[in-house]
Order: sequence, then C-alpha cells, then structure tokens
Amino acid sequence: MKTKQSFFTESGSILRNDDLRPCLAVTLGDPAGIGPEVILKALADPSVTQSCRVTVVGSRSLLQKTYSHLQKMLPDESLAHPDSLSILDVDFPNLDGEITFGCGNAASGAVSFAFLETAIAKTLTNEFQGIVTGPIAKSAWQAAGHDYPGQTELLAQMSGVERFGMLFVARSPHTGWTLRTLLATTHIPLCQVSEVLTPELMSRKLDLLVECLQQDFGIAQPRVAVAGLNPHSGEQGKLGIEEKYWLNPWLEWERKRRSDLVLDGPIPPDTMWVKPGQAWFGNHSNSSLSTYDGYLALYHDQGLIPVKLMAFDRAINTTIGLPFVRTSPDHGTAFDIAGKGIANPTSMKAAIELAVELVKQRS
Ligand SMILES: NC(=O)C1=CN([C@@H]2O[C@H](COP(=O)(O)OP(=O)(O)OC[C@H]3O[C@@H](n4cnc5c(N)ncnc54)[C@H](O)[C@@H]3O)[C@@H](O)[C@H]2O)C=CC1
Ligand SMILES: NCC(=O)COP(=O)(O)O
Repeated sequence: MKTKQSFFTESGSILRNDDLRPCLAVTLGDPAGIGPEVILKALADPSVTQSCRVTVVGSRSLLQKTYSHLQKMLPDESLAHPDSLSILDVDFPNLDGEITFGCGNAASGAVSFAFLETAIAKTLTNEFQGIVTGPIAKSAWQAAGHDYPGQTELLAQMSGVERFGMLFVARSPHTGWTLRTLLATTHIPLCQVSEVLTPELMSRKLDLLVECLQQDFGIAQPRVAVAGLNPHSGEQGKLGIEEKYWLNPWLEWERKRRSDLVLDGPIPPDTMWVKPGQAWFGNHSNSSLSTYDGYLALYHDQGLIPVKLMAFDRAINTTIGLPFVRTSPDHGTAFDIAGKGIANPTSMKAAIELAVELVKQRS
C-alpha cells in the first residue's frame, strides 16, 4: 500500500513518499452513460487534481474511446488525457463492441458492477481512503444479474455494515449555506414507505445523521428537522395517521433521549423546504436561525425533489456509516445525452472535493 508515508524497494531500503493528499478511487460508472465524460472533464481541473491522488477504477480502452469521441467534438474543451491518469484497468475482454453511448445493457451493467466491486475490495484493504462513484444504471445491473437497488447497498454489504444511510450534501454557490438531507427510506416503492418506516428505523437514521453532523461536519449540537409523512403532517389524524400514532410520540421520546441536539418535527413536508430554499438562494435575512444542520426526509422523492430543484448541478450523494468515505454526483447515467459532450461535471467535481474534505476530517 502506498497511501502511507513509506514503502520498501526491492533492495529493502525505505523510500519516502511524502504525498499525504487523500488517495481516492473514482469508479467509471456505466460506460454507456455520462460517467466517463464527467470524470474526464472533472480531472482536467487542476484545483481538483491538486487536492488528492486519484485512481480511475475502470477501463483504459473505454476512457480512451470517450476521450477520442469527445475531443473531436469539443476541441476547445478541457479534458484529461487518459495517458495522464492513473487507471486501474479492470480486465474485461471484448468490451468495445458491446458498449454504445446511450444504451445501458447487460454488458455495461456487468462492467460498472465490476468497477465498483474492485474499488470497494481495494479500499477495504486500504489502497484507497475513499471512493467517488460514477453513475450506474440499476436496470443495467439487473440485466447483468446483479440484484441490488443501487451502489449504496453493494457498498454496505461488502463492508459488512447494516447501519448506513444515503445523505445528500450541497453547498450553495449563492450564499455558502449547506443543505444536508438524509433519506430515511430509499429505493422502495411508495406504497411500502409507511410500512417500512418504524420508530426503530427512524432512531437508527437519526443517530447516523447526528454522528455524521458531529464527526464529519464538526457541528457539536446539531439542529435537525424531521419531515412529516402526510399532507400537513396528518392534520391531527384527519389526513393520515402515522404522525399521530407513532411519529409524534417518537419525536417526544427522542427529545428526552438526545439532549445533545435540537430536534424539530414533524414539519409539514410541503413547507419544510421553504426556508432551505431561501437560505440557498439568499433571499432570507436570518437563515442560520430558521434553517437546520440536517433534514431527515421520510422517503426518496420527498428529500430529493428539493435537493435537485435547488442543487442538481452540484449536490453530492454520500453513504454514511461505511468504514470509508463514499461520495457520488447526485445525477444518474443521463443516457439521453451520453456521447453528446454536454454533460456538466460540476457535481462530479463537488463529489471529489467533498471526499477530500471527509477523508481529511476523519484522518
Ligand atoms: N449515483 C448513481 O449511480 C445514480 C444512478 N441513477 C440511475 O441513472 C439512470 C437514469 O436516471 P434518471 O432518473 O434519468 O436521472 P439522470 O440524472 O440520469 O437524468 C435526469 C436528467 O438530467 C440530465 N442530466 C443528468 N446529469 C446531467 C449532467 N451532469 N449534465 C447535464 N445534464 C444532466 C439528463 O440528461 C436527464 O435529462 C437510472 O438507471 C437511475 O437509476 C440515478 C441517480 C443516481
Ligand atoms: N437517487 C439516488 C440514487 O439513485 C443513488 O443510488 P446509489 O447508486 O448511490 O445507491
């Protein structure tokens, strides 16, 4: 492992390696999507590459294919040349003919799964301090026979953790305010949400969120807002019963249990995002008093519609509870624009930057 300060030469003498910048794996994601493009664009930015040591876990030939294709189309665009990158080539014979921009299929699913699997295995043996994942298509994983709802679950399973969470982080370019949203439930059908949500699950997610706010973001006494489930948080049971039957009592109980935080809720889900929106866009006079350090949304779209409305170009998905740092851009494979040269790399850059910050904070 070369992430620490020294290693031995063949003759046994110690070579110094004083490069203490975080050592990150960046997985290529689905090669038929925009992952390779946003990686080549992000890694062309010196402010990104100077802050860390990046190894792209993927395929040199696929990166070269994307580079050659884009370079013809965008001669003036800054793209990292594959020869300038450290690439961990995951061997897959006869790849090229199987992968077409915009068409996720079993082949692209098989390789994107293998890229992530390789990066996780190498991170668990300390070759990397964190992983930044390129976007994959869940349908392509399924076509390749990998039955996971997303990358998060593979990361958790290979790391041997049962307690983990999907947190979205975005820093406003207008005000510098940071939105942090944890999803209590993730990739499940809407009709199962109410069944899956329980006080035990909520306590696990709250504990994870608070640990992360304290340890990763240095907020000693976090302010946390919990969303309601139903319109107007159920309107005293008239518009839904979950708040009345268990969410309110659970919040009361948690307020007594956790004196180290401010815990508000259930906040009606439609209005919960008004103040974050104001703090994000800078049209609110005293945002620090009316916003929260963390938001706990009860289901995927309740949390992600506001995140993507405010910050689609720069939000970061990070998995908390793993033994290492994992970040990812918030967007998917964008098959509709793959190979067209118009993918925005800002979210990928932000994902690499956050991984650097988190690795430093945890070191
Ligand atoms: N972290 C991950 O691996 C994620 C994977 N996905 C997967 O991606 C696939 C496609 O999902 P969609 O819902 O269509 O979401 P998407 O994020 O891929 O695309 C939504 C829309 O945003 C545009 N877009 C996305 N990223 C962009 C960028 N960087 N620059 C410019 N425009 C961009 C696309 O062209 C499309 O119009 C699905 O299989 C989904 O499961 C979705 C989100 C995250
Ligand atoms: N909507 C978030 C998302 O799809 C990310 O999933 P994952 O692949 O990071 O688990």
